[in-house]
Amino acid sequence: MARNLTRQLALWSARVFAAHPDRTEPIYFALSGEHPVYQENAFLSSRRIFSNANVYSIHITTENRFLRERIHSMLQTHLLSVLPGNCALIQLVSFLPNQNRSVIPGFIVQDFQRKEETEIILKDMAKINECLLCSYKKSEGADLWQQSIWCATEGAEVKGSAHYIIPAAKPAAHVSVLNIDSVVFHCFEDAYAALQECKESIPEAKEILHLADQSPRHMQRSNFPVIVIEGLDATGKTTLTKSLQETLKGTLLRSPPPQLSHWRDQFDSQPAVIRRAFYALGNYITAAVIARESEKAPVIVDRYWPSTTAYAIATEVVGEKENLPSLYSKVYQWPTDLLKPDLVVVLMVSPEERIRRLQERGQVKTQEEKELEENNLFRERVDEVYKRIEGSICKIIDANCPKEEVLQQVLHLISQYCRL
Ligand SMILES: Nc1ncnc2c1ncn2[C@@H]1O[C@H](COP(=O)(O)OP(=O)(O)OP(=O)(O)O)[C@@H](O)[C@H]1O
Ligand SMILES: Nc1ccn([C@H]2C[C@H](O)[C@@H](COP(=O)(O)O)O2)c(=O)n1
Repeated sequence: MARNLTRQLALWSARVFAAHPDRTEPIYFALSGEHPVYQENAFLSSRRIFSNANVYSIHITTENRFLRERIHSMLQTHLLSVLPGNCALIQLVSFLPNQNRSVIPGFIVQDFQRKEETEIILKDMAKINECLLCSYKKSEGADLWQQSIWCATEGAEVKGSAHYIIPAAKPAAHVSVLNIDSVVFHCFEDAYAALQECKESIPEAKEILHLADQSPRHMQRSNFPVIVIEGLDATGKTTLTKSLQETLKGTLLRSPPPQLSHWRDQFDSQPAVIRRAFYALGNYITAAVIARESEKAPVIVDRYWPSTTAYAIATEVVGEKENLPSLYSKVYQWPTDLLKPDLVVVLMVSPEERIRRLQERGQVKTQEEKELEENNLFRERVDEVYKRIEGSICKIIDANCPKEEVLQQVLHLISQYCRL
């Protein structure tokens, strides 16, 4: 086990850490075995984190993605309620630069009163939640170094090797991108496996897995075209899909499908990996119905895989749309095992028009709509992901015009790309 611990801590020292002191640009630092030589001013902001307090970091190292997110959100609320007064919590992630799925979430804990009980509390939390606990000290030369004081895999207090802390460069790929393939699923099996990880904690997951098991797989569309309508809330999808259904005498479907709709609120409140797996399996179940219905008439679908991908990526990635995975990243590629439509129409309207329509509709804003309204950056990321979805299958429509004009634009696209 000691060898395993050595390997683990060696891997640990290869990581870069990103501390988000106040949700602004993260401060990046790394570990070094050698005596660091760096310019004082290059590291001033990080020293702000590590000075005038006893500083710890707690890292959630459990492999189970569902548990990891649950522990993270539990620690977020619990630590501040149990830690002695005058402690601060800073979001912290450690990762191997540009390596997918290497992100380990955690926190920096600053104890400005330097209470002994803080370390006791943190060790208890680390024991219960499979965490790695580290402390930070200054050496005589005022250098900073990290010491691991509790290691989950050992289940004991360990004095792992100490590492100096040195400034680290901002990584090429934004750290929030490294987790993307745990929230965007490119095959049925991955989405299915994600829900299996939580079925003991969320009984409804078993019912969804059962429905997915019953649903025929690898279906292709049949005699009639399949048109998917996409876009942010209040861009006019419902209005357009109903008009298309009448005009084309088609079948109107929605994803997630009716048999999953009553579980949406519950899964919308779950950690990202579970929430997105729910919608991903909904797309696979819908695909079987699309294939069957396309034997008889044109099929119009209100939201499908593009929604699941756009909202998952836009939620996972923070900041400017420049932080999104690069233009030709595989994350934008259509899953090879999911029925592909003939055409995806993405409705885009100006922020002002969207809010006007939301207010006109007088509908209670969902949490995400509130976020969209407050967070232009989030909305811009959703729209940008729609534009990056692989190949020419997605067509962007300026939907700021009246309903009838939008309908005519889309009918023209259908005449170009679909054989009716
Ligand atoms: N082209 C348009 N011009 C003006 N108003 C429109 C247009 N299309 C839809 N609307 C109005 O905007 C509001 C939102 O339309 P709709 O419900 O079709 O959007 P949506 O994209 O389906 O929204 P959500 O995804 O939230 O269900 C409705 O009040 C609708 O009447
Ligand atoms: N196939 C789908 C359909 C919907 N979603 C998610 C994306 C948003 O979080 C939300 C919006 O849906 P609406 O309430 O407008 O029907 O649902 C998804 O991820 N995949």
